[in-house]
Amino acid sequence: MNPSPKPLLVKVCGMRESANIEAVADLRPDFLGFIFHPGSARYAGTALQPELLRALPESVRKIGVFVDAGTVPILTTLAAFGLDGAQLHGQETPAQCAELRNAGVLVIKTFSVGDSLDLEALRPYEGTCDYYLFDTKGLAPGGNGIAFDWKLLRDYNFRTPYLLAGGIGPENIATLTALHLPGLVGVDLNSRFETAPGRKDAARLAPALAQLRRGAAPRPQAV
Ligand SMILES: O=C(O)c1ccccc1NCC(=O)[C@H](O)[C@H](O)COP(=O)(O)O
Repeated sequence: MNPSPKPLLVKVCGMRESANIEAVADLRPDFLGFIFHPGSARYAGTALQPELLRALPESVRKIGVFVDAGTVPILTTLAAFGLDGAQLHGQETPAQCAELRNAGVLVIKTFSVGDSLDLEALRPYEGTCDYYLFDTKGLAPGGNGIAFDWKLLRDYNFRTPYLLAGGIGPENIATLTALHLPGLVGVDLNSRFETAPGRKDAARLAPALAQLRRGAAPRPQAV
């Protein structure tokens, strides 16, 4: 008998407007991401209302996205906005990931991928993060809207599960799930679902979430 399809976790990133946050939270993504990198067009630090975030369903884990920020400012921001986790989108070390995790923070460490991927560079991070996130290397630290060659993860064999990011949209989700990448547990959706930077189109997100929750069709069995 074929194994059942594997549902994927969904993170919707780059949220900042109250009504839009509520509309997207109603779709019950697994994670909502808020950018705390001042250089981003999706910077959320001045717009977010902590009381609104605290009222969101508990099943929607709220993640602050940081680029090379110190541990103390990260912890202060998470506490101020009632966030559950930190996505580290710069050159953060395994020691910093471990420090945050030991403080009870859900840690997602991003690795930017260009034309090649040195999987050995991940080894020092093993055991220090809840998830890795592989995103496309581009001009900006994130939100570039471009996909990398996901087949670079074909030989992934570390224990830490990972999310895929970078230019994922309605047109390439089926291709992604059909790859059956080892270690893949979720995807991160951002600019391909926007009507403006930081504003998501809930009507376009809804079918994508349903498709990702249905998961990859089982790999055909050899006969
Ligand atoms: O989205 C941003 O503006 C951003 C800026 C600085 C650091 C991280 C940023 N985004 C983090 C994400 O997790 C994005 O969802 C990820 O880069 C994929 O974005 P996209 O290629 O637009 O789908």
